[in-house]
Amino acid sequence: MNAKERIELITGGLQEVLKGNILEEVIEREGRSLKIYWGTAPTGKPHCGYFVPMVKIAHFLQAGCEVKILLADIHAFLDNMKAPLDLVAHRAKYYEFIIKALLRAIGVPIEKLTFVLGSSYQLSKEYQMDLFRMSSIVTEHDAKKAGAEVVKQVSSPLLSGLIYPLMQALDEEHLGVDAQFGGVDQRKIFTLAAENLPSLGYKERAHLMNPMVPGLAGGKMSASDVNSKIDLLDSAETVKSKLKKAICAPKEIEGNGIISFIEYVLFPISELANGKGNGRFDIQRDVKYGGNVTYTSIEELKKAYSEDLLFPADLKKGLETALNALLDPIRNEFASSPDFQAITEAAYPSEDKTKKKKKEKKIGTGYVAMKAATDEKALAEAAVEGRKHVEDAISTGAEEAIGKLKVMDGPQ
Ligand SMILES: N[C@@H](Cc1ccc(O)cc1)C(=O)O
Repeated sequence: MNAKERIELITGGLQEVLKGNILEEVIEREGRSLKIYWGTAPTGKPHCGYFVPMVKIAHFLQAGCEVKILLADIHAFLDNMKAPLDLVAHRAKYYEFIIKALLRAIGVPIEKLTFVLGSSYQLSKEYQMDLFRMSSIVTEHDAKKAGAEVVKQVSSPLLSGLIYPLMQALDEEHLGVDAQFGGVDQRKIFTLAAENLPSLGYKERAHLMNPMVPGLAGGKMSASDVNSKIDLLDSAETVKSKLKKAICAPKEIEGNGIISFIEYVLFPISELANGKGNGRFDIQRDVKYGGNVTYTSIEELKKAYSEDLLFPADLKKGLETALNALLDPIRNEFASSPDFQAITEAAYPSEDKTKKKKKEKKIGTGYVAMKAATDEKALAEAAVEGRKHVEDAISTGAEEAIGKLKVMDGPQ
């Protein structure tokens, strides 16, 4: 691969690149490998949306970059304590396990990749002094603005949310990289870094931004909306039921999470395996709907979909098969590794228990409302409400709730 091809591979499919000349400087003129990092704050469990940055990381490695993945444990805490301090070390370990499994699942050699734990260098005297220096040149207003799309916005914002973007900016210097990679939601933090590192006597870095890929419900993938994301360890049955609920309007391409997932995850992964331009996506289909079909480009698939030659149900079925094939090796790694299982329990203890309790409480409320209903209409409304919770509960495996299903169904 010559320098031009390397740069093309590194920047392919990105939404935006700032200071792209740094790539040329390093790869063409200096003739060394580009050092780049991607940071992730170990909060909730990573979902299928994580395949999106992984595909780019695969490209960076193919292009000969030195890639670091920052497990930003302190950031996970600073962002409204999404990860409590006593759990954050376990969560960082869990992220390392699952990210490695994910990369193996898409056939990326992970030997050339380094994982760095944020707290392993961010507590040093030098880093802390830099943080104080930075806090004396960035205004409160600018720090707040920088974090607006990344740090959770709450009614009484904590000071920690202002420290977060400053530290992300400093990470570029302290990780010794040429570039930072992230979603375009990181843009304001990236520009804060670009504007302020030079004032501290440090180099401005290049910034590489991936587009935001809509979740399966059409919106931004969010850890809080169960149906907008599929967990990397979800069973085949859960995948099926989540896909069933995903919005997929016939003929509509714009904001269609199913098509985006195929575009940004499945085609690129298929290309990783078969070579650029050789991606493919198979759909098994009843003969009466046209029989099995293979698309060799996303444009071809989109065209068929918009012309109603490919129906939502068949598209979903194709995604289900492809996704399960992708998740199978991750599920197998989990099933065969006691260490992986132990770290999951340590990182997310009793998560299921708390969830179950909440669901059961909601069902209880629905049931009480039904009993209290005095007319037909109120009864019907309460039943619908209660039933929704039961459905939710079944998908999360709340045993007791399932037992109550009969009670809920009774009065209807
Ligand atoms: N801001 C990133 C996490 C991150 C933290 C620190 C960094 O240096 C880089 C990235 C996110 O939204 O997940």
